[in-house]
Amino acid sequence: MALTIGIAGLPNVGKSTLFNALTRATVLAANYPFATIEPNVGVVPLPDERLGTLAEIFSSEKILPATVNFVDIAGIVRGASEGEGLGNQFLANIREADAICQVTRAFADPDVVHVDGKISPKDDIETINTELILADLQTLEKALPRLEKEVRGKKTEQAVLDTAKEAIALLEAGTTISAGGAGLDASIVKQFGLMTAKPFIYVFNTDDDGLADEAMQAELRELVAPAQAIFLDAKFEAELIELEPDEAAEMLAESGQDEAGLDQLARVGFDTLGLQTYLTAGPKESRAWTIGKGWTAPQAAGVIHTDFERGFIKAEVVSFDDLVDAGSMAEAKARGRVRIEGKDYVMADGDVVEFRFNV
Ligand SMILES: Nc1ncnc2c1ncn2[C@@H]1O[C@H](COP(=O)(O)OP(=O)(O)OP(=O)(O)O)[C@@H](O)[C@H]1O
Ligand SMILES: [Mg+2]
Repeated sequence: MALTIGIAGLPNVGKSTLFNALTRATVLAANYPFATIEPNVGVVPLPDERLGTLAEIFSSEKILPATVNFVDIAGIVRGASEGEGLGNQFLANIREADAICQVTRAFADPDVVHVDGKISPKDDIETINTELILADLQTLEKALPRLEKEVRGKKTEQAVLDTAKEAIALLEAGTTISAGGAGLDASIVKQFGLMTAKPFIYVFNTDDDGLADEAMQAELRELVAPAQAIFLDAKFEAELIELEPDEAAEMLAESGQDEAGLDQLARVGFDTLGLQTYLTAGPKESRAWTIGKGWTAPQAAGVIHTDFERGFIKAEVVSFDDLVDAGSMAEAKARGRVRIEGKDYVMADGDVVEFRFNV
């Protein structure tokens, strides 16, 4: 499961700075395949302290974290949906993303040009969301005549057409589908490939003053809720990743933050998309695997290999905490903490698993 987050926003707001910080962090931790897929796609490890603990218990040679792909998307300007700036080029990139990380400028530096000449996160979000909404409206309006014809010919259900019309009404009222479309049938909406139907994460790229300004943060959080908001200084994050881990932790603490913005972003991205991880461990590697919340053991096994899902027999499962308490797999077994689970078992975050299967 490759989770892809598209980084979108106005030009010159710090998208590439954030992306570079994200990807260079990758290169430093480049012990997994295909670290760079394309120049503008970066694979970023999801920080997970549990893996280090597992690697100690199992004397693993390698640690393989779960990953998130980030795509740096060209800046979007007002009128983009009508061809301004780089026009609709951004659409193709955003369509492929599972979630949109909207980077908004909240830093003051007068030496950095703002395309609209003033710093106003609220206006910028409105500009970007308006362009995404207009692009979605174009998509739906283009599809409408075809849908109407298909419904007449009984090739498509009436509900699909109705949902398209309801989505158009929402968008025309200036609402994104992810913010206002809870009443729509998600499985139908999915077929339309709408950008505003994707989950949004808002990153406010700010400076020291902004990081300390709780009132401003509260206001912006409220503005984008229920979407999540992250406040970070992309320039500072880019500097942090140049440092040794302990130096970086010290710098971070000095700046009054308890988690690097990049780590927050990977974590919130996972959460927003309803994902979780389970763990496998042995002398070769300790590894985290990405699955959806509510997935069953065979589905989870399928992430390692499709044969594991088809030939699934059972799973030996111990929770990470029980394993750490016991100190070893043998002791966890002796204490009866290692469970044998069947096909219907629903995975929990942090399960340490060994699958038994037929091939
Ligand atoms: N938090 C920050 N504080 C001050 N300056 C910043 C901050 N973040 C980024 N910058 C500066 O803003 C400028 C624009 O950054 P960047 O190139 O990352 O923007 P971008 O959004 O990728 O732009 P484009 O859409 O044109 O590609 C750079 O000079 C960068 O150093
Ligand atoms: Mg850029």
